[in-house]
Amino acid sequence: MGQEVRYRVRGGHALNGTAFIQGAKNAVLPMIGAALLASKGRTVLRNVPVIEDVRRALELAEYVGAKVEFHEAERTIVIDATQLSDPSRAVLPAAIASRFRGSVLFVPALMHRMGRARIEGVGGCNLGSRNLDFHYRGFARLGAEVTEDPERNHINVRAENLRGGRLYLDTPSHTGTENLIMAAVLTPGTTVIEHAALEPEVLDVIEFLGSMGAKISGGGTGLITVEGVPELTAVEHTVMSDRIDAGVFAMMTAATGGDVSLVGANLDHLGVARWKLEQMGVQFTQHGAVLRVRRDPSVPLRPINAVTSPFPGFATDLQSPLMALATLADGESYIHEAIYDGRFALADELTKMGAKIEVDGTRAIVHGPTVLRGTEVIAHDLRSGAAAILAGLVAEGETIVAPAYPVDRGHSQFATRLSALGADVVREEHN
Ligand SMILES: CC(=O)N[C@H]1[C@@H](OP(=O)(O)OP(=O)(O)OC[C@H]2O[C@@H](n3ccc(=O)[nH]c3=O)[C@H](O)[C@@H]2O)O[C@H](CO)[C@@H](O)[C@@H]1O
Ligand SMILES: C=C(OP(=O)(O)O)C(=O)O
Repeated sequence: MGQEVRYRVRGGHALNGTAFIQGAKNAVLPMIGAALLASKGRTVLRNVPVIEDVRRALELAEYVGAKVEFHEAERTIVIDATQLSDPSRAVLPAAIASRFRGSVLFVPALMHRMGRARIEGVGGCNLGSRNLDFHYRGFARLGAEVTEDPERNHINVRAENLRGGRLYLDTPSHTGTENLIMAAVLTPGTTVIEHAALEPEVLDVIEFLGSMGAKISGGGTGLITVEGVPELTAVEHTVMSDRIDAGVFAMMTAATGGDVSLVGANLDHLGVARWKLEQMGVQFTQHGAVLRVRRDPSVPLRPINAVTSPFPGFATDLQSPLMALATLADGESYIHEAIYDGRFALADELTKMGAKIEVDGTRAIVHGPTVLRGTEVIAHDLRSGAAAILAGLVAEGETIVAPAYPVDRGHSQFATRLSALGADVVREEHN
């Protein structure tokens, strides 16, 4: 048996103090893909989260021919994509690409810089069906030839005579919007994208591409227009802060009845999650770029109803932590997961800890309040792992959350940041 890396949590400590919110995973990944579009200069990205998905993205960037440096202490990436022209490297190999969802965001750069892309696998959290048809259909409407190799389970994209076109998304896919924008920025002519995503990360990516020389208008309206330009130049950009990391820390603070200042967090980026947490009894005060989160431990948390939906709706990536928090609330909470058809794996893990949760398809009823008991639980995906750690913070005794990798994909130095707030959390190797 090899060694397993896991999180060990001893409950019973309220979180107090200052937490530094990391740069946004879901903004930096498309930006690494976008940096590969630049045929001149070196890109500098600052406020980069030190997470496994970023390491995988940089491995992939190197694989396709870019030179990359990750200065982790400085949270800065430098990317030189000037030499990206060898079509034999226009591949997203399964060994790297199937370890993170953001790998799909490399396709536009391979299309434009090498004229083709072979997708051998795309990963990400296992949350039920996660299709990519909007991406492929959009590339095809721009003139790319998209074919499937069913034997090997590969997708091949040939992009020789691209031209602007009218594109749409059936639902406002986050990476789908980013991918269609990135495909359009170097495509001659005008491209219009209807039903585009409104997530703050998408707007940050648009700002980044705009500073590289792309011509994009309508970000944040749902109707995006892109005028193709012949080339893009590398620039320096500071990645926005991670609203999901902020939401997780806010819910952990709420669970423990603490008082934490989240440096860099923006209340507006929480969307509906802000109002739901306030209804549960969480207090927020925005002081410039610092968000203070408090919950009076003498007042029980109130139960809540929440339906996940694209921004500014309740973020699906905060649904698992909400479920964990709802186990502590005084009454029945109702959660409808409307984005993914398989994002309730946490319910079984919380049940092991003593929670009472009824799951019916994509709907769950959480019967609170429960006194959670520490035990060994599985991190099925990134946010269910984070949510299990949240449960461990208030559980009696010790909670083991394993494996650590899904959590490490998206939360930087989690144990260190939680320990600085008074929690007893360690990330450890175990035989
Ligand atoms: C790297 C990244 O940014 N990941 C985020 C991104 O994932 P991602 O961009 O993959 O999520 P999407 O918004 O695309 O997916 C939402 C839903 O649309 C469906 N769909 C999507 C594309 C498509 O071509 N066809 C299709 O049917 C998916 O199966 C899913 O049910 O947004 C999600 C929803 O906010 C978040 O949970 C992820 O953290
Ligand atoms: C689902 C998530 O990520 P990904 O799309 O990268 O799997 C997430 O961040 O919770």
